[in-house]
Amino acid sequence: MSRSSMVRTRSATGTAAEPEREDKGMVLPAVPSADDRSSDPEVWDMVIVGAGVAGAAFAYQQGCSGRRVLLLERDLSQPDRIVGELLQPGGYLLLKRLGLAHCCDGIDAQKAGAGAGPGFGRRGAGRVHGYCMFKEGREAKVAFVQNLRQAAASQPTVTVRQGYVRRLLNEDSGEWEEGQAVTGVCYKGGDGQDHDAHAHLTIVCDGMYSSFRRKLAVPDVHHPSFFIGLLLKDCPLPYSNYGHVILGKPSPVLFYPISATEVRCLVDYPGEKLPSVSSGELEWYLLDTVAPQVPPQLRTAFEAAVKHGRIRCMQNKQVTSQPLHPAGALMLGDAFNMRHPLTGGGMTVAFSDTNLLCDMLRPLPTFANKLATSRATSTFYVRRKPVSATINTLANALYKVFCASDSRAHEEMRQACFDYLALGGMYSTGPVSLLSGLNPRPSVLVMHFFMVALYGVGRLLWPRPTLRGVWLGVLLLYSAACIILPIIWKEGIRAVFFPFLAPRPRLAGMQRSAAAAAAAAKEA
Ligand SMILES: Cc1cc2nc3c(=O)[nH]c(=O)nc-3n(C[C@H](O)[C@H](O)[C@H](O)COP(=O)(O)OP(=O)(O)OC[C@H]3O[C@@H](n4cnc5c(N)ncnc54)[C@H](O)[C@@H]3O)c2cc1C
Repeated sequence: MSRSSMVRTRSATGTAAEPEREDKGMVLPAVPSADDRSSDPEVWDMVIVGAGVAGAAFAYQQGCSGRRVLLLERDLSQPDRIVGELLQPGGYLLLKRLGLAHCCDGIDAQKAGAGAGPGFGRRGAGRVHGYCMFKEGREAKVAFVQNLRQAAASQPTVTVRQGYVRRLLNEDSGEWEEGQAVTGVCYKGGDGQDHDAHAHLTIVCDGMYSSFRRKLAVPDVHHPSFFIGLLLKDCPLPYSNYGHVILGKPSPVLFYPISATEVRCLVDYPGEKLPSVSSGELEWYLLDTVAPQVPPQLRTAFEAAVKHGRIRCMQNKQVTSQPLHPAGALMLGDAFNMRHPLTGGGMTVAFSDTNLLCDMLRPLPTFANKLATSRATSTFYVRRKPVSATINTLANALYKVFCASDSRAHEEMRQACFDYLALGGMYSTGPVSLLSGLNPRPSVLVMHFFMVALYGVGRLLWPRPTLRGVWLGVLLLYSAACIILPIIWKEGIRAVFFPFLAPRPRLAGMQRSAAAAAAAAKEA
């Protein structure tokens, strides 16, 4: 673990209209938007919907392979968001494999050095020295996503264009419906007009609010909580350069440094309804319920951030989907799969999927034959499972364990998790290797999860087993099983543990497309 790294990837505001922008002394180039359609090919090799983390990285890789790519993004200005600020070491290695490691350059405050795991509070701070990697840098803010977009735009065969994709197209250039092949998209361009862009392959990666999720997949969407984002200024963390997780009540609070002088705080608020901001209910909740649980060193800065700073809220989603896999289209990123952001694993999954899909597409000289492309990618949604499901399950299960509960068995599990990580050695390096995305193996995850549960049971029976201890131990095991089994069930037991046994997805739209291809060949 000594060489692992957690890279902070900072977002900042900006506008697409500006060619370049000064931000605390650093020049931020805008992503060029090619609005001129005169040199567009009749049919692109690929149209990508959404130039976020997945879309931009994918476009870059396809550009490297010489494919003619149209990357459509509804808003090319720098995203101002609290998502994707930490890239796990595993994600960084995957980014490197995509040839995009340079996108982390110029991002403020990363430093190679001794650090800990994500800091499971003070007691279980992990002491996994060498896990975090931060780079002390200049006081400049360069968005990671914007860097990825720049990288994609730097490829001669990739066209990055501002455009809002409204619908998918079928073979007759009408609106795509289930059972048909996807042949491109219709988007609203910068001129306010609708334009069709035809492509052999359409990659949909329009993020967490995807408009195409329900069309291209059968999703199961769950809203466990909100993240309330605050920015703390000039307050050193109790353990500098460590991420801190406060196992608060009702749910966790995260602190992590995002520059030499700023600390990001994400307060989890469970449930589907956030207290009202306008009535002051949210501020009251933060000051009254959360602040007393914040470490004393951070409390003043926390209260100042609540009273005088900008409070930003985002709803967290957990999404598992059964993609329909129509001919001519694939989904990538949050559009079809999301996990609780507690562990910061989303970008690692996106880069893992991007690598896998690029590997699967590489042998194809062209995507013109939809049947061949669909066949080559037919196992994508299954082959991604072991990695994605491990990261998803860890995030969703850890979130459940870390939330407070009235149940004594659950509290025992929470405490056991805390103390297990504090044991150090393999008890912390194992979970941290999962969390960091360096060893995302389902078997390792399940092993550690139940070792935590058994550790909790052992503590209840130590030094002398009592009837109450045995009963609590049984309840603890039951509670652990109730947490992890439904999550794995949703991911798909066969796909997670035995991907080679999982059924291949149905290739929707193939019959019609094959028939159309045959008819076209006949006509020709
Ligand atoms: C609160 C929160 C915190 C998080 N923190 C982390 C973290 O620290 N580390 C981490 O690894 N992950 C984190 N994540 C998850 C991570 O942000 C996502 O997994 C990742 O951004 C997914 O990439 P994506 O490309 O699928 O989506 P996005 O990066 O969101 O990109 C989607 C893009 O599609 C564009 N778009 C949408 N609709 C259209 C349309 N119709 N036409 C054209 N363009 C469109 C959007 O403008 C956007 O640019 C966090 C998530 C949340 C909610």
